[in-house]
Amino acid sequence: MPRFQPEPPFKHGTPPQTAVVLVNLGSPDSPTPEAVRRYLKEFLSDPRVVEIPKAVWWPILNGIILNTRPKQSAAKYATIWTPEGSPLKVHTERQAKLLKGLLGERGHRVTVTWAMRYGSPALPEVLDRLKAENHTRILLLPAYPQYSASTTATVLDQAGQWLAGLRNQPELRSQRSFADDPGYIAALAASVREHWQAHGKPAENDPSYRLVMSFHGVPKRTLDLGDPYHCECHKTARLLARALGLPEQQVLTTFQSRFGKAEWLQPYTAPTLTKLPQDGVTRVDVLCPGFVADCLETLEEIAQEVKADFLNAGGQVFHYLPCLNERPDWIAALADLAERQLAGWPTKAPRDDQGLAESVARARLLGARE
Ligand SMILES: C=CC1=C(C)c2cc3[nH]c(cc4nc(cc5[nH]c(cc1n2)c(C)c5CCC(=O)O)C(CCC(=O)O)=C4C)c(C)c3C=C
Ligand SMILES: [Fe+2]
Ligand SMILES: [Fe+2]
Repeated sequence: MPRFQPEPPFKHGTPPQTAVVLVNLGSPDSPTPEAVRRYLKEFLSDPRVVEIPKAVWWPILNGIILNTRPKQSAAKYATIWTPEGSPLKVHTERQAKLLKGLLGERGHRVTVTWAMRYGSPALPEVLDRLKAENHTRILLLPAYPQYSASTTATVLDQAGQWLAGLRNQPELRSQRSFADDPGYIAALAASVREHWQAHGKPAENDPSYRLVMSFHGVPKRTLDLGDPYHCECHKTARLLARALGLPEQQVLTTFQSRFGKAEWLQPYTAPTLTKLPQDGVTRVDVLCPGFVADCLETLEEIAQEVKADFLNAGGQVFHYLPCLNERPDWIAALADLAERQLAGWPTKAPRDDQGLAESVARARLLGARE
C-alpha cells in the first residue's frame, strides 16, 4: 500500500488561490444522546484534551463517561438548540460569511470558509475540498482568543496530520491567539458599554456590583506544565477592565466548565457567584470573553445554571452579556487579524505567470536601454 494517494497537480497558469478557514471546537450534529455520544467520543479521545495515559483513561471514558454523560449533555443541548442547529455552528458560519464580505469589500480575493475540530464540518474534509479547488495558500483562524494546548494546538495538530498525508502541500499559516488584540478588546468593551447604556451603569466603586469575566477552565496541572492559557486569560481580563475604566474591586476573573475530579484553574465560576451575595454583591454582569460564539458553555451553563445559583443564593440582578457573535466591530477585528496574516500573500493583486514574464521582459528592456 503506498502511503500517499495520487493527487492532481495544482493547476498551472492560474493564480494561487488563498483560503481563510475559521475553526471552532464543534458540536454534536443533534441534541440526542446518540449524536452527543459520537461527539464526546471524538472530543474526549483527543490526548490534547484529556492528558491521562490511554491505558487509564480509555476504560473510564468508554466504561463510564460515554454511558452516562451523553444523556445528561443532550438534555442540556436541547435547551439551547435553534431551528438552524447548534448555536456554536450557526454563529461560526455567519461569522465566516461576514468575514468573507468584509475582506471582499477591502479588495481581497480570498475564499473564506469554516470548519470544526470535532464533529462536522470536519477540518480535514474542508482542507481536502480547498486543495481540490486549487487553493495553494491556507490561513487557519482558530476561534480561540487565548492559546491553549487543548484548543489551539489541537487544531494545528489536525492540520499538520492532514499535511503529513500529502505529497503536494499547500502553504499554511495560522493565528496563534489574539488575547490582547486591540480590535478584540475594543469590541468586548463596546459590548459592555452598550449593555450599561441599556441596563444602567453601576456607580463608581459601588460595592454591590461586579463585572464577572468567566473563561473556560483547564486542568491546573497544564499551567504548571507551561500552558500559557491562564496568563492569556488574565491579560484579556486586565485589558478589558482597563478599557472600561473599572477599578480592580469591581472586577472578577473566574473559570468555568470544570470536567472531572482534578483541580482546574481557580477561582471556579459557579461557587464564586454563589458566595457573592454573602459579601453584599447583589448585581453581576457576566461575560465570557474566551468564547467568540455563544454555545452550550455560555447559554446553558452561565446564562441558566450559574444565574440560578446566584439568584438562589440571594443575588438580585444577573445579566449575561452575549458573546461577540456577529457584532460588526468584532468582524472588523477578525478581518484586521486576517489581513495582517495575509500581508505576505498578495491576495489583492495576484501576479500570474504571464504578468511575471511581462515584468521580467520589461526590466530586461529597461536594463538594455541604460
Ligand atoms: C474556549 C476554550 C475551551 C477550552 C480551553 C476547553 C477545554 C476543555 N473542555 C473540556 C470538556 C468539554 N468541553 C465541552 C464543551 C465546550 N468546550 C468549549 C471550549 C473550550 N474547551 C466549547 C466552545 C464547548 C461548547 C461546544 C458546543 O457544542 O456548544 C464539553 C461538551 C459538553 C459537555 O458534555 O459538557 C466537554 C465534555 C475539557 C476536558 C477541556 C480541557 C482541557
Ligand atoms: Fe470545553
Ligand atoms: Fe459545561
